[in-house]
Amino acid sequence: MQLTCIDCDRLWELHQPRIRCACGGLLQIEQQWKRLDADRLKRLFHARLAERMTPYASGVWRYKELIHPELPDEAIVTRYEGNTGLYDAAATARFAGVRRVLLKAQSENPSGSFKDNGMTVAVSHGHALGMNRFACSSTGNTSSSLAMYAAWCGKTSYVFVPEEGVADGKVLQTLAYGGKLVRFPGTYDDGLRFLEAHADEFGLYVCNSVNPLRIEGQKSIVFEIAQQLEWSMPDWIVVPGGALSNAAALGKGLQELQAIGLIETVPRVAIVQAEGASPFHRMVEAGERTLTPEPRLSTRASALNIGSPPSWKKALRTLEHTNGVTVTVTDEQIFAAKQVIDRSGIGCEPASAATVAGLKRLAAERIIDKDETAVCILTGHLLKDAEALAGYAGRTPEALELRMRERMLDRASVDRRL
Ligand SMILES: Cc1ncc(COP(=O)(O)O)c(C=O)c1O
Ligand SMILES: N[C@@H](CCOP(=O)(O)O)C(=O)O
Repeated sequence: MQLTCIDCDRLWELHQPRIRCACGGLLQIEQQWKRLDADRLKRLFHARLAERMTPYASGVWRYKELIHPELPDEAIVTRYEGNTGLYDAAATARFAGVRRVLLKAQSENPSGSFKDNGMTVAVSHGHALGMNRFACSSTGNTSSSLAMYAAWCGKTSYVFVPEEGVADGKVLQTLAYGGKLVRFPGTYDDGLRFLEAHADEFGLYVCNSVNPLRIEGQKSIVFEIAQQLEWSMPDWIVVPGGALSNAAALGKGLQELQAIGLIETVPRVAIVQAEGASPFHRMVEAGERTLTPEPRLSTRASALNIGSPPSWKKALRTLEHTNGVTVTVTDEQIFAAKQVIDRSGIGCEPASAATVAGLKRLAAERIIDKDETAVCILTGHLLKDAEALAGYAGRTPEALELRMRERMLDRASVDRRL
């Protein structure tokens, strides 16, 4: 395994903490697949489904050979992340206007978001390198995930979280795990810029998705989808786009699954951005190949308030490799989709619902055919953003109808309302 610069192809050793190449380009892990046998791997991954209380019981480390084969098992910091449900969601399919929708609930991860798939690998790697101080910039999920894993292996986490526009629950969760919180006026982008400039001075190991180990871990989401579908892929996979780590990991994972021979066909990827934070979509739509950051961000899907997505070049490769598309959705469309997902019994935070809103729009525009099957990745748990719930749950007609106007909980007053 080596690190390669995605801009100039320079190689770097993996045995030192490094985020970017000397030229400023992002790095990615190069794996050597030559000796891997697809059928043997399928049998191995299947057998590991029976593991209990070993690192291989994790839905990430089950695929260790494809993620970080060189890491000693003793260095693995795991909460048995992954192992999340893939649900056939009929009501959501009806809402979106396509034949079949499967919801991949990364919200079922131990800290409640897809970040755990990547964070277990980044923290394990940093731990193996002997790092003691871990850091990230975050809109709340990355910080919760990092604080959880750092606590679990007895290390310290320093998390940089914008003063405004971050769900309170995520900040409280981060603090509860013992994360050292730095609040600052600005955005995720400002926090990340600060860390990239100063992490070395402070001896901090950066666990944002600019760290290529995060991307290696997040590949496991598509590995797990493929295994759950018995190595036969859907027509589409739909992801929300913020920093674009998921889009990057999805593309890399799919490319590797195909190269090894674990899957034959690659699904198309749709990246959905919120209208108020859509620099990547605007670039793609304009047919440009340089991203212009968006300084003013305004979506109530607060996890997506990212104006300068670091992984945009990797996400562009994903689009190219999968014949993918981008689309934007309004906050109204996001919340309409969220209500359907919540009512279906799965639930998610607003950023995740952007997938189903985007799917509906793409189906309406006939970019996605009504007879096609889509997997939507639900990135975060319903309870992550209670403010968003308060925004609509108390105002539904049923809630008004059932409110006890007489303030009497007796048989007769309840009877009149049911
Ligand atoms: C819940 C949730 N969904 C989606 C995203 C966007 O994912 P990505 O940054 O990988 O594009 C984030 C954070 O970035 C998030 O926290
Ligand atoms: N939504 C994310 C922001 C992107 O973080 P990164 O981990 O991809 O760098 C968050 O929860 O912080």
